[in-house]
Amino acid sequence: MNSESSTPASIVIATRESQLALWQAEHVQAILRGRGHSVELLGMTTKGDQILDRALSKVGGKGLFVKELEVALEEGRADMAVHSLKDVPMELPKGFVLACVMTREDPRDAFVSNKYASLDELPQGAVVGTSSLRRQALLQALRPDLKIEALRGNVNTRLRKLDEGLYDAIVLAAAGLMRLGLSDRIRTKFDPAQMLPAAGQGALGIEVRADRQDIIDALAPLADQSTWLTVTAERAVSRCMGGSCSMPLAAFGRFEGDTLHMDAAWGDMEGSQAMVRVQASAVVKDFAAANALGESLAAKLQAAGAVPASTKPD
Ligand SMILES: NCc1[nH]cc(CCC(=O)O)c1CC(=O)O
Repeated sequence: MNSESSTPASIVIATRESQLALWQAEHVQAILRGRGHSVELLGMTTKGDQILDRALSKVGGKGLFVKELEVALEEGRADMAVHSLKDVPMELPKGFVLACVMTREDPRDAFVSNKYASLDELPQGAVVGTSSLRRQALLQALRPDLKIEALRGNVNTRLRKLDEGLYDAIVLAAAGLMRLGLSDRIRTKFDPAQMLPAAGQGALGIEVRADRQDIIDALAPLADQSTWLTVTAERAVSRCMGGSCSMPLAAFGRFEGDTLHMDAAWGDMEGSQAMVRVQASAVVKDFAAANALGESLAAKLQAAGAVPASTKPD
């Protein structure tokens, strides 16, 4: 160990204050404490938490949940930020890196309803709540008759709106429900072949300043290499498509031995056409191979008619 990477005396984790974000930060806190570190949390409210009346795709997307946390890292008020990887923009701002990707929770989407056990049981024209363009496009492909209505807010808010009777069913990430101890709300987990998950869904990523070698070293033991390779390939698809949450895009990988099998799907912004779907597999043992596989999937999507968005820096 060199002089620049001494063990940090005390670590501060910047976190949003939603129950899910706090659970995730406390999870990392507990692991680091178990490894002998002293760790505190710094709770923060982000723009994305404040703007609840409009679809995220209309107000600037994923970056809204991470920027305030990055400012805290920049100013040295915190040492790391724990994120649902799904919410992390494909390109981090200069000076920041993902220090670690941890073991993935269940990556599937969950069907949640107080009246119906599965999508198949929903009557004609039933109302399903989701503001995710990906979920909307995939649901409409399975059931063109369904009425999809906007549903925003954190996991508990979405469940409350379901319980108030505003929807016949809602679709949420299984991972969020499981982390919050709400698995009993899940009526069915979707087959990923039908409801292809978002890039990174269910995985936690830890962001740090690139110059904090001490923190990067402290986090190295928390990494899950096979999850990290998988989500690297998924995020490469999204990056090549200029992906943000304003595009219906799904990318999902799973390892079988050393072979990473990938599926991706793309729909246009208006959801006016069926999604374009592609698959590819390759032996993946390092980040270069993971990125190459993701890039080849994006190329396949484009060859099949998908149109990349120009990435707007925020
Ligand atoms: N966009 C919000 C968000 N970000 C991460 C999760 C769930 C946990 C995860 O995917 O890791 C959720 C809620 C949801 O999609 O239902």
